[in-house]
Amino acid sequence: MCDAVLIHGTCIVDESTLTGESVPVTKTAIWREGAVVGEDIYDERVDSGSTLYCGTKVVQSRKNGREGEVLAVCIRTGFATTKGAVVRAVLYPPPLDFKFEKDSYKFVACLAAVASIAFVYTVYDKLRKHTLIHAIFYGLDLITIVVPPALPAAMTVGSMHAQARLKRRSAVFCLSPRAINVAGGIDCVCFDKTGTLTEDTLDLWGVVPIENGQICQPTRDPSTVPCDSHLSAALASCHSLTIVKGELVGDPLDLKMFRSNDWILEEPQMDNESQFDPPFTSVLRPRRQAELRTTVGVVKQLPFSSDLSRMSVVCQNLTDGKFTVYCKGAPEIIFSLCQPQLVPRDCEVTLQHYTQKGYRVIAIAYRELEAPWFEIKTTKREDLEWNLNPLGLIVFENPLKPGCSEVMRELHNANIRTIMVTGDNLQTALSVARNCEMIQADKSIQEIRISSLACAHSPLTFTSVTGIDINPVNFNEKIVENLRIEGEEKSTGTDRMCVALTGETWSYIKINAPELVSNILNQGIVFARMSPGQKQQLVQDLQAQGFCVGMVGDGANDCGALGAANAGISLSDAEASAASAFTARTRGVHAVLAVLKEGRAALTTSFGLFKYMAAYSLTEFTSVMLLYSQDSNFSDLQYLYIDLGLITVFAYLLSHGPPSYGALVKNAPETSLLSRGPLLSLLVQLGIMGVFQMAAFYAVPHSRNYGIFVISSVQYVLLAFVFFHGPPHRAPMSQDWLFIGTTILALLFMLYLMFFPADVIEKLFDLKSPDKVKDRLLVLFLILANIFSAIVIEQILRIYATLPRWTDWHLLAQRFYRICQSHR
Ligand SMILES: Nc1ncnc2c1ncn2[C@@H]1O[C@H](COP(=O)(O)OP(=O)(O)OP(=O)(O)O)[C@@H](O)[C@H]1O
Repeated sequence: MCDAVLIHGTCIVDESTLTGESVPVTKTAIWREGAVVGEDIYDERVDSGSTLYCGTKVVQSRKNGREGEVLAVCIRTGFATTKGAVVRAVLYPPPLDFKFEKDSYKFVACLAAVASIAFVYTVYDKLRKHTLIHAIFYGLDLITIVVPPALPAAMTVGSMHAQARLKRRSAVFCLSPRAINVAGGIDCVCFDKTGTLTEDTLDLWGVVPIENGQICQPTRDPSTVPCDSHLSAALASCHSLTIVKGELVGDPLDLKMFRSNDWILEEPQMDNESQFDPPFTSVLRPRRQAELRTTVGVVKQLPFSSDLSRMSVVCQNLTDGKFTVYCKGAPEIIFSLCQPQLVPRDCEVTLQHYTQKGYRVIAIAYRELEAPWFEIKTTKREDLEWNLNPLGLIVFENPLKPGCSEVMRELHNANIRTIMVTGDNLQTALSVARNCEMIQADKSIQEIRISSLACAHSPLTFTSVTGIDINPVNFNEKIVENLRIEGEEKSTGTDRMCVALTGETWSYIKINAPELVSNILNQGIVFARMSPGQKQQLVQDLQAQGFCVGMVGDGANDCGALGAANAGISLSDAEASAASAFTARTRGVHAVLAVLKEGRAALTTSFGLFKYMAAYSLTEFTSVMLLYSQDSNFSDLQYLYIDLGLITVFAYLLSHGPPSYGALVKNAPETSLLSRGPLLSLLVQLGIMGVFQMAAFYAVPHSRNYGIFVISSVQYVLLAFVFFHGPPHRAPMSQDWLFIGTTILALLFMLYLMFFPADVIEKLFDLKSPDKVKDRLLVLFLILANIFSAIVIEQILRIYATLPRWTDWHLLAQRFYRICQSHR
């Protein structure tokens, strides 16, 4: 069980369990002199194309010529491997910094404090009539009443129900039920682009050749490009495709590119590899026999890396023996590696022409190498991939997944921010963001650029992007001022101006203009050309800004971000997705809505449930203290009926309700237990229950146990009723027949116990009913008054909780003042 670096030979590895990529990848030898022996040889990020990861499957291995056996050196074992990190993430998930949980601990600590005081008081009080041991037992009884031991179990049941529903209804698997509650508080969702918002499959639209520094007319059919041209050879060879069981497999983008070109790929057989000298990993020739003289052999592969955004191959022309390096990748990167005088001046305009339409554009370039084979073999990557000649642009169509727009609309209507974090080009990302309605039609986009990245402290440029027209606005104080003003508060996503930038600009701003970081985090909508590490960092920055972040990705280059998010939703079922709390089998973006709805419902349930458990324990505490004051107590069966027959049943019923499956609403559920709404509701209900218990206690002085038992039994049902939260986040009570039926049954049973209990039942419960019917009617009147006041006051409190607080009024006034100022 280890990660290993390949030193000799080539391997074809199925990494789907780790990365989610269904196509096997080619791993090539690290190819450097002194590899693994010296320091500074192996770079984890750059050399992923030479690393064999633990848990992945080697489909095929091949030795290269006379190099010797295929050889790899172990670099990490056990938990230190990449798979080990995934297992660690599952076994020891990062602590969920969730307000609700923190508040619940504080609340339990308060209950424990109350229990300790009650314990001391009870022991002291009971010592007057009982032995020390008995007095301590009475005191311990109180502790178990005030700090409900079933609280953790009750809280877990709600999340378990939500977890089961997510799997059954939406095919979303959840590894950590606690994360469901956290998902209920999400106010910002980051989306990866390729494979998440857009389909995994691509279609080749065409090729735009570049010749002598000039952009030529696009060719829709690349097979018409002359076979003896570098462009044709590049399209045929610059990929990491391989043949597994007679089938060509590899990156879908590479497959489309290769197939469009009508060349044939051959790989050396184990028994004839001596023919391939220098050792070719594959040989490519045009399908048309007449063109056989253009056959090329691939001698070295520099695999694709997300961090570098490019890949290369070194080929040898079998006719003239010349070596050529072909390099393809993100256009900005490839053009930066080309000879500047050969890069067409209008290439940016052409690039924008395609990217603004949402096409995925890759640039391709070449350089003829003069060096002999043994030198090329040990040449470093950066010494091969420079001084290139641009060959052209390859344009791919990458359609949106169905349903993206509806998801975006629903998220915006619910005031949830949406952000795109992608490794792709900024213009393509902007176009996709517009097409899927992540950027609403009425929003203005400011693209932030740096005039010259080469010189530190060069000014930022803000470019207004309106529709498909680019209207450059030079460094503009007003826009910066705008950013500052808008960025003062946490953005709700409804602000009119948003910001788009690349990973490079983002890194620059973080170092050179940190005062803008918080504003950009609040206004940013598209973060393009982001490396996997930058994606993860962005999620963490947003969290530091106060957002509860959801991340939706397809696993491959999003693993870090998925793991860092408060709720990571992986649209791939690879093992790496174990780092994210949720995994959607269907691979559709709709999973995000399912998770949010279930999360909001689970959070509401947890609130109701927590309030219920806290309220029942304090209500029972009041009853027991009142009875203790008369040196009395509930009978064993009375305790059993209250604890098992009422509280356990109603706690379960409160936990099992499904979400309201309608559209997400604007107001997210409360995430703080100790905030005004929940705390007030709990305290007021406790007050009401206490007052009516005391009234019953004094109303029937000769049957106090009867009065307290009957009224408190109704109160446990009543508390479940008032703390049942239905719409907007959960299905209404009217749809929960089990809850309604059990409530009616419990109340009817209580009426029966009050008025017509059979002798045997009365004896079993040790119930001493008042002789006079008048007394029983008085208790019934108190019960009805209790029910009425509890329900009415709870409704009033719920309305009150939705009103703006004085601090909100203060913010509104501030905003009004600003508007007045700007109109002067
Ligand atoms: N097979 C490939 N060969 C060469 N370049 C590639 C290849 N695949 C992608 N690229 C380039 O590298 C860039 C970064 O790729 P990466 O996989 O990190 O992100 P992405 O797939 O574009 O977007 P997302 O982050 O939304 O999944 C791409 O935008 C593209 O320009």
